[in-house]
Order: sequence, then C-alpha cells, then structure tokens
Amino acid sequence: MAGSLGRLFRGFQSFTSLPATRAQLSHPPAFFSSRTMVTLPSFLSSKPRDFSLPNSSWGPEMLRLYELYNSQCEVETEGGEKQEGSWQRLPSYNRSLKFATGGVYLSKIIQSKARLFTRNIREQGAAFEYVLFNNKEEQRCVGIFQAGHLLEGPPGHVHGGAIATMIDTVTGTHATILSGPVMTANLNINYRSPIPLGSTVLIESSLDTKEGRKTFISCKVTSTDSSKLHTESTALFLSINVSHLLRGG
Ligand SMILES: CCCCCCCCCCCCCCCC(=O)SCCNC(=O)CCNC(=O)[C@H](O)C(C)(C)COP(=O)(O)OP(=O)(O)OC[C@H]1O[C@@H](n2cnc3c(N)ncnc32)[C@H](O)[C@@H]1OP(=O)(O)O
Repeated sequence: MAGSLGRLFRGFQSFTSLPATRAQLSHPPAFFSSRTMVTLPSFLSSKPRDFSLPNSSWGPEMLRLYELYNSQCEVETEGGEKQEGSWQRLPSYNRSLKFATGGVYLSKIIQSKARLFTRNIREQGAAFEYVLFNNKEEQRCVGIFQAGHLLEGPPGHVHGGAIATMIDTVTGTHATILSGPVMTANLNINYRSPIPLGSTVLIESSLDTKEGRKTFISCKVTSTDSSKLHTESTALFLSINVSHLLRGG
C-alpha cells in the first residue's frame, strides 16, 4: 500500500515534467490519451473532473490571468512548431486516490468518503476557485484564486483560515513538485491587508532553499496587478516516507 501511495506522488511529479501541449492542458480527456498513458505511471485511469479549468463562475480577472499563464504553456517556434512553454498548468481533482490504480482498495482502508478540502463544494464559485501554474526553470509556482461567498471571515472579506488554506495548497503543491512526498511542518503567515470577498488574487510561491529533507518556500498573496500586498508567508516542508501517512504520523 505504501508503494501505491509512493507511485501517486511520483506520478504527480512526473506529470509536471511531461511535455504538455495546449490541447492537453485545455481538454482533460486528452491528458489520458493512449500516448500519455504510456508515459504516465498509470496512476490515473478514468476521466475525473479537472477543477482547475475555467467554469461559468470565473470572473473576468480570473479568466484574464488564466489565459495569460495558459498562453505561456505552449509556444510556437519560428518554424511554426509547437513546443512546451515556460509554464505548466497543474490539473486538480477532488480525490486523487479514487483514480489511482488500486484506488478503491486504498480508499476503503484510508477513508472512503475523503475528499480534498478545497475541491468538495459543489456550487461553482461558492468557495475556492483556483488554478495553479508551475514554472520548473524558475522554481516558481503561481496560484490564481477567486474567493467565493462561503469563505467570509470579517464582513465582506476572506477568512484568514481560507487564505492560509490556499497558501498551504500552493506552497504544498510546489514543495511536492520540488521534493516529492512532503508534509507542512511550519507555516508562518503575516496578514497585511484584507482580501475582498469575490475578488481574484495572485498567490506566488518560490523556492528559498532545500536542505536535506527540508524544503523552505516563500509565498506572497497580492492583488492581480501586484500593487497591493495582502499576505506574506514562509513555509517549511519535510520530506516524508509515505508510510508516515499510513501510520498516522
Ligand atoms: C496524492 C497524489 C499527489 C498529491 C499531490 C498534491 C495534490 C494535492 C495538493 C494539495 C496540497 C495541500 C498541501 C497540504 C499539506 C498539509 O497540509 S500537510 C498537513 C499539516 N501538516 C501535518 O499534519 C504535519 C504534522 N507533523 C508531522 O507529521 C511531523 O512533525 C513531520 C512534519 C513529518 C516531521 O516529523 P519527522 O519526520 O519525525 O521530523 P523530525 O525528526 O521531528 O524533524 C526533522 C527536522 O525538521 C525540523 N523540524 C520538524 N518540525 C519542524 C517545525 N515545525 N519547524 C521547524 N523545524 C522543524 C527538526 O528540527 C529537524 O531538524 P534537524 O535536527 O534535522 O536539523
């Protein structure tokens, strides 16, 4: 079982190193084409909904930024050929294990009803709408986040716990790409200015350093034009053996 979990994490890492065409990124079924299934470690088998694709709840700013980064996922050479760009969109599912090889078996043992916290609210736009892009060369990850009405903390503004969740999501995914299976050991957050509910913000994560099992990451949340700083954060992730999760830590 630990081996299967390990394959999941490795699968996630190898996805991020796959050459992805724009078509693959925009249309999830193509991601599961026979060609890519050969390349992937076959940890995904059916066609789960990819929550990081645009839906009707996305506002103009969310869509604009999505297009901005998505257009850099593939570039055209002078000869007219398409090739991998500097950014890569990361797909996002509500339940990784469901689609894993042997996932049903694993799910029953772990938690049959478990769903990813940020992807389990059915009403589109009500809570966490986000998409992540990774820049492997620059060791940077960007999250575009639109906060829905269910995330209210102070009247009209986003709950600090929801902001922390999104920071953990962006930096945690980034750390997984950089270092494989990790857990958040420390998350240090300074809230500088409130985020209006319904607005879209940028969450930028960058690698500070890696020391043995430790991956140190910095993150900031800003307005989409970067002029306003909402939140600053540093995070420490520790590489784990997946059996750590099965033992309950
Ligand atoms: C599945 C398919 C693919 C998935 C692809 C992703 C897709 C979906 C994306 C979602 C993304 C969401 C991302 C959420 C990520 C979480 O939210 S994880 C949940 C929250 N975190 C936890 O519950 C962790 C709880 N803590 C633990 O389990 C353990 O304390 C840890 C963190 C594993 C560390 O334990 P340990 O391995 O025994 O390490 P330990 O020997 O204590 O310490 C090792 C070193 O680290 C240092 N250290 C340990 N803790 C700390 C600390 N808090 N501060 C500073 N230093 C520390 C120690 O001092 C030591 O340093 P050295 O002496 O070696 O220099």
